[in-house]
Amino acid sequence: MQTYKINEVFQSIQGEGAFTGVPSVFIRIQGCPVGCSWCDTKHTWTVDPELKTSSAAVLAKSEPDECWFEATALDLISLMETEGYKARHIIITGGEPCMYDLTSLTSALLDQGFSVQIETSGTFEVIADPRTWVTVSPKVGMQGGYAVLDQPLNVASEIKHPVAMQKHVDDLKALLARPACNSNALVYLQPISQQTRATELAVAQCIDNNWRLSLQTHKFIGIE
Ligand SMILES: C[S@@+](CC[C@H](N)C(=O)[O-])C[C@H]1O[C@@H](n2cnc3c(N)ncnc32)[C@H](O)[C@@H]1O
Ligand SMILES: Nc1nc2[nH]cc(C(=O)O)c2c(=O)[nH]1
Ligand code: SF4
Ligand SMILES: [Mg+2]
Repeated sequence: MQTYKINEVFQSIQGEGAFTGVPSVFIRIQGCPVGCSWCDTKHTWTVDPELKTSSAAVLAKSEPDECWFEATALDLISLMETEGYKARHIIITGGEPCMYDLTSLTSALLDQGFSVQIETSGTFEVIADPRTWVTVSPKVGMQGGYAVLDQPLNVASEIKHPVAMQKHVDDLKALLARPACNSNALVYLQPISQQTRATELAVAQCIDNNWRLSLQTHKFIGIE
């Protein structure tokens, strides 16, 4: 059965994009090769076999670290039950979750009545239950040398582009012009690292282009 390497499982409030404000269980996958210099979850990048641990140890983390545990979809559902989580919305993020075939995890969660969202960079095919909400946060020109693929743009429910400079706006316009890109996807700009200039640029460009603004609201109130 398909297993997943998991860096964190926690309950919080979705801070970004279309589901902002929705109580959610976050399942954070270990591993990402994309290499965004400003990534806020660099502790998920490497998968060190020596840092494999138990689900109990991962749930007990008080600070982010590189330890991970291995779990199937059913392991994760029973863990969420044991923890007594109340949230009915599940966010599969990372690291880069689309390095995995997410079909068994997304289908099992959806069949249990949860709504399910994936956060992905668009550099790997999204292999998941078609009922899943797909948030693509495209990564153009990052250190790892990965390109944004057509398939994630095609299945995107929302495109949430990180922005700090005009080049990022131009990158987004080029992605939206690709024939494969879902023209019904909601389009968001998300300022990188709450920088003032990035936020000012994002506000101006959202107004100019009729795009939406995504602030990482959890960071403003100091929650996970
Ligand atoms: C940590 S990533 C994990 C999922 C996937 N690898 C991706 O990039 O979409 C989750 C979200 O956080 C965003 N993000 C990461 N670091 C950020 C930062 N410093 N400022 C704003 N957004 C950031 C990403 O663009 C993405 O939308
Ligand atoms: N509260 C909260 N909302 C989020 N939305 C996307 C996140 C992510 O890291 O993928 C995230 C996160 O880390 N925390
Ligand atoms: S793709 Fe996502 S997890 Fe990977 S480095 Fe970029 S922001 Fe971080
Ligand atoms: Mg985050």
